[in-house]
Amino acid sequence: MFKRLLMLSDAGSKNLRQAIIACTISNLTLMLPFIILLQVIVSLITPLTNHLAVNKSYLWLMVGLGILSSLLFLLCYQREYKKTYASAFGQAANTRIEVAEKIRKLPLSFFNRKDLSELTTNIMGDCATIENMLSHVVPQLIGYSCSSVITCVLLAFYDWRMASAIFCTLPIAFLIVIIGKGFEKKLGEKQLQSKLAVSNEVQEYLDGIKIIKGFGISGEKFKTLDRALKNMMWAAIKFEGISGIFVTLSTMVLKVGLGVVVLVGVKLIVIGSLDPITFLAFIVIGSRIYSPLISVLTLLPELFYMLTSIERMKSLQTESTMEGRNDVLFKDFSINIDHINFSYKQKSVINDLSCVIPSNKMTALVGPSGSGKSTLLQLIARFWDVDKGMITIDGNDIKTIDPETLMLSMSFVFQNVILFDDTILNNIRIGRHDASDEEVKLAAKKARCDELIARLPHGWDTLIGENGSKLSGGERQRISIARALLKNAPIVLLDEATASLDPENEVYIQQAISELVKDRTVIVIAHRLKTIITADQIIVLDKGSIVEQGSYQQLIDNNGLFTRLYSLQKQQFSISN
Ligand SMILES: Nc1ncnc2c1ncn2[C@@H]1O[C@H](COP(=O)(O)OP(=O)(O)OP(=O)(O)O)[C@@H](O)[C@H]1O
Repeated sequence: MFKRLLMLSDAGSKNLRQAIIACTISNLTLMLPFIILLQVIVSLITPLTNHLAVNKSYLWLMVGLGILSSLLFLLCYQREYKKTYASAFGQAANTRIEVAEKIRKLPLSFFNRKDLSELTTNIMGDCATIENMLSHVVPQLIGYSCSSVITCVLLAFYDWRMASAIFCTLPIAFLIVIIGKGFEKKLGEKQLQSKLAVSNEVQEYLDGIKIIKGFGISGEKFKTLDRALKNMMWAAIKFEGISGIFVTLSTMVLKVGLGVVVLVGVKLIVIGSLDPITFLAFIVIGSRIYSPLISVLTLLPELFYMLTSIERMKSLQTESTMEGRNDVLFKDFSINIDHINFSYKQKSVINDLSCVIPSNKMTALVGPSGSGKSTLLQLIARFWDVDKGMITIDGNDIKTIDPETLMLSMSFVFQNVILFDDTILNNIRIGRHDASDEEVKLAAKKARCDELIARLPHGWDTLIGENGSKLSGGERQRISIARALLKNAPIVLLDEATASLDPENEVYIQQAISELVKDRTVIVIAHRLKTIITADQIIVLDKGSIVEQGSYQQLIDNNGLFTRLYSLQKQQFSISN
């Protein structure tokens, strides 16, 4: 049951079971000193009433048993501690790895549906919650409940009337906790939303700090952040405050049981149905037995709150992933796009599009902004799956190929280059992890990065800052091309970014691209139309459909959309030059 409910692995559920048993035993051993104390009191009081001498050897035996019981408790507690934390941290590590694996296989449509900061906050928060739940809540909760039930049964054998008195308030205390559950769920959800709002605001504030400063709106933006932080504070106060009321109320009700024990005990003594020693025993054990029960009442609301994290994790686990064969070997890299349709949520972006991208040739995608060029490139790379139709490479439907296997045959050069805060050498090595330093340097040279490296203070070993903040746009592009050259994949998908570059960088990048596209199947999104004059085929897109297709000369002769776009660009550049 635990395994399914808490999403545990085999080892995790075994460890948890052992932790619960250890916790129950260590809790029961905590009762032993009280039982021994009771025996000591009995052995001291009985001689007084019977006018006999105190049995000293019996007293020493009790002292010895007292020490033994403390040692037994230490031993059990140490085992409980070991098993509890082994189960919690081991399982939490597994959960994190499973989540990372799952995220790796999720399609982009999943990330499009979810807010990224919600995703990171939830995932990181949920993993930490599950860790906390397995280390500080579940074993204790179940262990305390089991030991309380065992003690209750033992006490009932001893005297069922007094045992009933001890536990008579327990159902009401539980009822209060259950009533509180509904409030806590609502307030917990609000608290989570306020946390997400803060993380969104902080991220937006930091990401947009240049714009915020540039337009002098830091005061205004800070007010929004301040408001979100205050909301989060109030949500936390409300949540803790209301939960506290229910927990305190249920604890108070439970403790009323001790008063009931006294009342019932006195009544039974008066009618001669109970001896004072048993009465004393119930008072001593009664005061002890409430502490694990109070822990159960305090931990239950925490468990209810934490189960929502498990629910979220479960829904992440049930998201469908992109799977496929990983034994495909392409002999030919021609790409056939056959009547495909694609939409983001409800927005249709590609409509009944068909074309053939020949192997070892350059195909350029051209079209107005928003016509679907980037989307088409991403569909070919299986970042998304088409809604209708089929894309095949060498006759294999890419929907049946594992995305990571497919990526082995493709290099992708994005406009928006992602770099890591590492050395230049390691940033280029991302193209192929097992590449030697010489291979990385050769790729960098072909991508015209050598001039850039010569200028850097520590050459290849220069750290380039977070997301390459110490490099210019053109330099980042060249590093990205070097990665693709190092990967040496037969298909190159290129989102050209020369539009915003200075002439010097543009020349370097054009040289780097010429190296990259040699003898490969290339699909390039061209923003500067003059760079694709030599392309083998130009596909002109408009509103997600092909409106023209052919060589540069054929399209110019056609005098259609391409010619219009080309003359517009010519005018623009003659004005800006
Ligand atoms: N992740 C997304 N979620 C929802 N809609 C999107 C997403 N990406 C793109 N779109 C929409 O799909 C349409 C096509 O976008 P796409 O980026 O493919 O066009 P494009 O031709 O590459 O444009 P540009 O030349 O400006 O880069 C646009 O209307 C865009 O708003």
